[in-house]
Amino acid sequence: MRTAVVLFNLGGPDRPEAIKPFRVNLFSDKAIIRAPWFIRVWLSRLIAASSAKAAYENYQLMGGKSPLLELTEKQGRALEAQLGAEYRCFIAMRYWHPFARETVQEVKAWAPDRVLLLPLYPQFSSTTTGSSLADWREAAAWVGLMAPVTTLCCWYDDPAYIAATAAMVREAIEDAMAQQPGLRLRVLFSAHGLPESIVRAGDPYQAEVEASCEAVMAHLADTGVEGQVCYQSRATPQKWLEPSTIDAITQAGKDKVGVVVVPIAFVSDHIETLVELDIENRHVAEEAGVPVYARARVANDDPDFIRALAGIVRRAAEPGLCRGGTACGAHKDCPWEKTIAP
Ligand SMILES: C=CC1=C(C)c2cc3[nH]c(cc4nc(cc5[nH]c(cc1n2)c(C)c5CCC(=O)O)C(CCC(=O)O)=C4C)c(C)c3C=C
Ligand SMILES: [Fe+2]
Ligand SMILES: [Fe+2]
Repeated sequence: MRTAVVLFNLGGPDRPEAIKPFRVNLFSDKAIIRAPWFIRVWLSRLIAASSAKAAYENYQLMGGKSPLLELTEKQGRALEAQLGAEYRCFIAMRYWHPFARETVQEVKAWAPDRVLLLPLYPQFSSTTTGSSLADWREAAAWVGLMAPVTTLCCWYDDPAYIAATAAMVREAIEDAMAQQPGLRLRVLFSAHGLPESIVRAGDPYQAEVEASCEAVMAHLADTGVEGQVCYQSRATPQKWLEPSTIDAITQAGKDKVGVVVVPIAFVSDHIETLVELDIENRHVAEEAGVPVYARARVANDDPDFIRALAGIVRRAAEPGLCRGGTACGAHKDCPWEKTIAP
């Protein structure tokens, strides 16, 4: 059975001139800025402009573009190799090319027997998975893509994903321990932040992040390290989830513990790992007197992670599992149904 697997991520600018329109697209999304459209149009430009210079400088540190698409393409190729000839992976980004409206045409032309939607966000948020799925649904209706669809709305607790993540964290712990043997270590699970109001409105992201972190920590009990969840990348003036990663690093400095930062909500490198965690927050750690600062690598095309994704795909293709938009058997209380599906 020909199966199209659509991989979703946020997207990123592919050249310096794309930074501004990419960020305007992001801040114009009603799932991100929850205001009536006429306020949102104005606000999106205001917020995008107010942080434009810093964003431009940060993208310059990565050669003026985001590596996210190339890394997602690699993940897609590795996943196809795992799944076999009947499967083909496609990519749909939310705020820059390839947009869902472009990818849906490619999927239709390939004429699959079924379509599986796989957001590359382990934890569900209405701002990421929810927004991408709604965007896809609109694009698919527009071109009349009729093949049956299965949606995999969240896989924050998938045992193979958790084991693959724990192995990457263990590597970073060993690296930190080798730098200063005997040093007390704290694992900082740094998830992308969200405005608190979005969580209060029913977004399950924080609960799913905490569950992922707890499951990873259960694999690391033998190391004796402590764990803490914190939130990075605040991008609007509202109150966001706390503690911030910067506050957690500063506290680690006061406590004289080494830190291992784990970007738990990302499965690919991009500006928020390569610049925010590796450059800006490393500097914060130095200033705060943190004795050792290590960062766990993100999955990218790590073979164990790709095998975990392949397992999720195979199970998702079975009947009775998560089908966003109709019924979900994968989660008793499917967030896709609750927060986004009409
Ligand atoms: C209100 C603003 C934002 C929310 C809410 C948000 C949620 C969110 N984002 C990711 C993952 C990524 N974010 C990326 C970039 C990015 N995100 C925001 C703002 C919000 N994100 C901005 C302004 C940007 C652009 C970067 C910048 O200008 O500083 C990216 C891609 C980065 C790249 O390489 O280009 C990812 C991936 C998650 C997981 C999440 C909530 C759960
Ligand atoms: Fe973001
Ligand atoms: Fe579900």
